[in-house]
Amino acid sequence: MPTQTLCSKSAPIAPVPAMLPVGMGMARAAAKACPVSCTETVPLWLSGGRVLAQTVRATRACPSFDQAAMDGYAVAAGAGLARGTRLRVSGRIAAGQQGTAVTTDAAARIFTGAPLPDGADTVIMQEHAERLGDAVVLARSVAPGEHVRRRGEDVPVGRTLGWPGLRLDARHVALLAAQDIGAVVVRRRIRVAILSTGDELRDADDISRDGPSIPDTNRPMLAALLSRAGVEVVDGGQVRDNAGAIAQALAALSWACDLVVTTGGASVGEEDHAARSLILAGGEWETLKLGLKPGKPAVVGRIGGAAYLGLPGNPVSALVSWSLLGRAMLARLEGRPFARPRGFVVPLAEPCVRKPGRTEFLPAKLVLGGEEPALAILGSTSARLMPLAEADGLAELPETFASGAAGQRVAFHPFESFLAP
Ligand SMILES: Nc1nc2c(c(=O)[nH]1)N[C@H]1C(S)=C(S)[C@@H](COP(=O)(O)OP(=O)(O)OC[C@H]3O[C@@H](n4cnc5c(N)ncnc54)[C@H](O)[C@@H]3O)O[C@H]1N2
Ligand code: MOO
Repeated sequence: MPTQTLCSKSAPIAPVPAMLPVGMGMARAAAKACPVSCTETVPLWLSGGRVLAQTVRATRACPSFDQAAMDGYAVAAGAGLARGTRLRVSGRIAAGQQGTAVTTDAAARIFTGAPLPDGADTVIMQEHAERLGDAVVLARSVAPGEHVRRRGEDVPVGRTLGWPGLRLDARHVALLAAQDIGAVVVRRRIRVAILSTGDELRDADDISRDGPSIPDTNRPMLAALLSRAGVEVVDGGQVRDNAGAIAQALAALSWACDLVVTTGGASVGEEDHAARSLILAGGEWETLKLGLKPGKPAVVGRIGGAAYLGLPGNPVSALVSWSLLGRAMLARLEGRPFARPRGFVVPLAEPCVRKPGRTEFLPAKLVLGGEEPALAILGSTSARLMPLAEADGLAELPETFASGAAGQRVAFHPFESFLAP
C-alpha cells in the first residue's frame, strides 16, 4: 500500500496511507487472475457472448458476387445514360436466380440482392424509370455503377475478422456467418462464484427470519451482471459473519471456480472478515483502500485455484467495484484486454459541489431538450438503490473535483457500457 508523508515544521507526523488510484487498483486486482487457456468448439449460433480463441480471416469476398442494391433494372451504362433513353426489357432476375447477359440496348428487370447479369454494371431504381410494355424509359440520367454492391466491397479476402480475446456479439456472429462459418473455437466459460456475507442477510423471498434482517440484494445483482457476461455463475449462498465459516465456504468454492466474489466484510471493523477468512483458508490477499467513491474498501487475492475479489457490502459500492475491479479480473481470466472505462464528456445540468479526494461515480440522468444533452446528478450514497435505478448511467468526478458550474463537462458512463461484460 503506498503511503504519503505529511510534512510539518514542528513535529514529525506518522505517514497516512494514501488511497490507491482506481487504475492501479484495477491492475492489482487483474494481477490476481491467471488466464484460463482451455478452449472448446461451439456452434456459431450459440457463440454470442463467448470469447474467441482463434484468429479468423476472410476466405471469401463479401459480397461474393456483384449484386443489385435496389429493385429496378440492370443495364450496361457505359459512360452513363441520358434521361429519356429507351431500353428493351430482356429478362427478369430475382434474388437467388442467375440471369442471362444484357446487351447495351437492353435492361434486365432485377430485384435487391440478385446477381448482376453479365454485361451489366449499373442498376436503375424502378422509381427512376417508366415501364412501357416490353421497354423501360429512363426518367433521369444515370451514372455508371449506381446501386450495385460490388464483390468484396464489404469484406475482401484475407481481412482479419476475429482474434483471440475478442468477445463475440451479434455483429461478429453475423460477420462470421457471412463467411459460411458454422462453428468457432472459444475459451471455455469462466466460472464465477458469488457469495454474500453478513449476519443480517436473508434471501429476498424469505420473510420467515426474525430480527432486523435485510434482503440480500448483492447476490441477485451480481448474478444479473454476470449473466450478461457469458460466464457460468455458481451461487455460493450466504454465510454468517464468521471468518471460519467464510473460510470454509471460500475453500470449497475455490476448487470449482476461477473467480470467487464475496460481498460484505471488506472494510476495517471487527465484523469485517474478508481478509481474515482468506488467511484462515490459506489464501493470499491484499486489502485495497481505493481512491474511489463508492467502493473504497476491497480485498483481492488468490485461494486454491481461484482468484478472489472481496467487494464492499453496500450495494452501489459492490456494483461500482465489480464494474472496475471485477471486470478487469474477468478480462484477464478470459485473455481479453480491458482498460479503465473512459465514458464520454457531457456538461452538468446544474452546479455540483462535493468534498474532493476520491474519484466519485454518481448516478446521473441525461436531460434532453437543450442545445445538447446535459447531466443531472441524482445524489449519492453507497446504500441507495433508487437513484441508481432511475439513472441513465454514472457521472465520474475526478478526485480533485470540488465544485463545478452548470455547463462544466464531466465524464459520463452510460450503464450499457459500464455494466457491460
Ligand atoms: N470505520 C470505518 N467504517 C467504514 C469504512 C471505513 O473506512 N472506516 N468504510 C465504509 C465504506 S466506504 C464502505 S463501502 C463500507 C464497506 O463495508 P463492508 O464491505 O465491510 O460491508 P458490511 O459492513 O458487511 O456492509 C455494509 C452495508 O452493506 C449492507 N450489505 C452487506 N451485504 C449486503 C447484501 N448482500 N445485500 C444487501 N446489503 C448488504 C450491510 O447490511 C451494511 O449496511 O464500510 C464503511 N464503513
Ligand atoms: O466507499 Mo464506500 O463504498 O463509499 O460506500
